[in-house]
Amino acid sequence: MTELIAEKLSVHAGQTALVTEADFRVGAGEFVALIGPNGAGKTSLLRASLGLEKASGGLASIDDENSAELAPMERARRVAYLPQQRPLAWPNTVRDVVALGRYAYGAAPGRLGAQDADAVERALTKTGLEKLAYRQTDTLSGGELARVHFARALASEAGLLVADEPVAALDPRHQFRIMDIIQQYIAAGGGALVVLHDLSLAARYASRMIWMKDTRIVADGPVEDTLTANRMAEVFSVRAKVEGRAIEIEGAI
Ligand SMILES: Nc1ncnc2c1ncn2[C@@H]1O[C@H](COP(=O)(O)OP(=O)(O)OP(=O)(O)O)[C@@H](O)[C@H]1O
Repeated sequence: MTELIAEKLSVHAGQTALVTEADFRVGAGEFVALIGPNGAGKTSLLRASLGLEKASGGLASIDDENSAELAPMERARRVAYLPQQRPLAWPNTVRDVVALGRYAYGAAPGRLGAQDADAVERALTKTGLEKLAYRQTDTLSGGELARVHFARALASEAGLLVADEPVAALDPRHQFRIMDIIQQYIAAGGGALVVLHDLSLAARYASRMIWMKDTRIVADGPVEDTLTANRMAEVFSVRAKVEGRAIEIEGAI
């Protein structure tokens, strides 16, 4: 069971605040959607909470250990992080890219132990990539490549998944598929913190929503409590009808 905690976490770039005194906690059994407009500070918050970006104040921890002090492999065993920018150093087969997810266990593509190979196969199957396993990644469509990156994160079989816009490039069917996989991952004992720009998808799947605006977390709670027309106006500056978990955006304010 992995728990990610941020306490009064702040991030600055020079004099500019990117995140201001953020508090949150995400653990097993939770599907937490991190939402907010472009530039609100979501990516900066994720990176600082994982110790990948320097905090200017506060504390971030993974299972009671300071995130910034965890060795990269140790961090990778606890948390699977799927960044928004996903550079590939060079084209490779789909299977070998997914196998990079086993880095946390010291495995390298072409040198996988039995457990590593099983985890890679499971990730390929769950994401429907079996038929593409031996394709070169530079021949894939944008959506296919996005699924490969997601499979790579899944292959690590870490306790917590932190994903920055994992469904952004995907068609509706694959968006639902990825969200279903995250849900299964949580049902199997994991936890997830996921940045989503599709608010309907977030409202439908998340157990909790963390709302961010202008560097700050302005609400954090169950979807039923935090998703309101007023909050949509306050955070996203849109007029919206909200009924339960259904959202209809009517226009910009
Ligand atoms: N090194 C930096 N120097 C100056 N400004 C930065 C730096 N890094 C990020 N920013 C700014 O900080 C703000 C927050 O960026 P961040 O990527 O965390 O936002 P976000 O909520 O993830 O946005 P998006 O939804 O567009 O991905 C943005 O306005 C961005 O331009």
